[in-house]
Amino acid sequence: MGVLTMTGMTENTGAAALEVILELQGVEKAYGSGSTRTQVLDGVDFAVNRGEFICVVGPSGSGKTTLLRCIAGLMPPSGGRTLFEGDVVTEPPAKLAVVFQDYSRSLLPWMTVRRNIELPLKNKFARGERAERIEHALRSVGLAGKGDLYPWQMSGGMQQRAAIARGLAYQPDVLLMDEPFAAVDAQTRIDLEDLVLDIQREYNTTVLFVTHDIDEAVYLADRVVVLSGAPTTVSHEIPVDLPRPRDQVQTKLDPRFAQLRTRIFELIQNAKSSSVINRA
Ligand SMILES: Nc1ncnc2c1ncn2[C@@H]1O[C@H](COP(=O)(O)OP(=O)(O)OP(=O)(O)O)[C@@H](O)[C@H]1O
Repeated sequence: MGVLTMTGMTENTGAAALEVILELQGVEKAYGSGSTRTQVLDGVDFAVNRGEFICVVGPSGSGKTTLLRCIAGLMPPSGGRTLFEGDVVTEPPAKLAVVFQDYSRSLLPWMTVRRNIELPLKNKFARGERAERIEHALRSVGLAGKGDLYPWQMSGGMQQRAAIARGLAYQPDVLLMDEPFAAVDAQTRIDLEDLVLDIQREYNTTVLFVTHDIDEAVYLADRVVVLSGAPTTVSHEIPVDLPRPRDQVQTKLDPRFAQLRTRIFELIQNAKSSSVINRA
């Protein structure tokens, strides 16, 4: 059943996770119609194995958020399909959670953090199980004892932790994250990156993480999916063969880290220059 009972990997190398959990088959998305029609996604194909950490990067406007919304079932693709655990996604799958960039809008300010986390669990779990899941999620993100605070009583980093806890309390098989750390300061960002790695290990969650930040992508991922410029396809998939557990200092000093980062940087620069939308 849930993420906690799967392969039991303690170090996620990606190699042990051979079961495909998410598959994108020719996903297309166009906005507008007639002369205003813009083809953003033009047949995006890739697969994600259970327990993998995938980062998606691409030029600004290449459709990363659009892609994530299609995967999450928040928006229908214009063509192609996404399979989640073998089923075609037509609505938000129950075992998938999304964490957005804008934590200030994703938490309800009139509810305590505990109530915010509880909201998606209501009508799904009995009160006792809800309470257990909430406390476990709060502990996992370092907010034990903070459940009675309101979002506006917390720093930006704490609010984003709370938003992550809300996703985790659901114990999703897949966690989609759309530039979740773009709005926090650099030090908090580093802490949250390591938090997400710890959580992924603890829950063995599959993570699909959209980011603008190439260093962040290389630091976190088992594999980086590089998108082309719009109309967008997958330009390259780059396996990240850096050892785990990752370390903010040692990993980034590894010459392989610099090689991977340079390679991805060049790919994105090439994609930018070939983007029809960005040139328009
Ligand atoms: N609801 C919408 N209606 C019309 N066009 C849209 C809509 N949402 C996004 N677009 C357009 O689709 C393209 C891709 O947008 P999207 O936000 O998915 O890209 P992105 O790669 O996430 O961008 P960024 O890197 O800047 O966050 C952009 O040209 C954008 O203007």
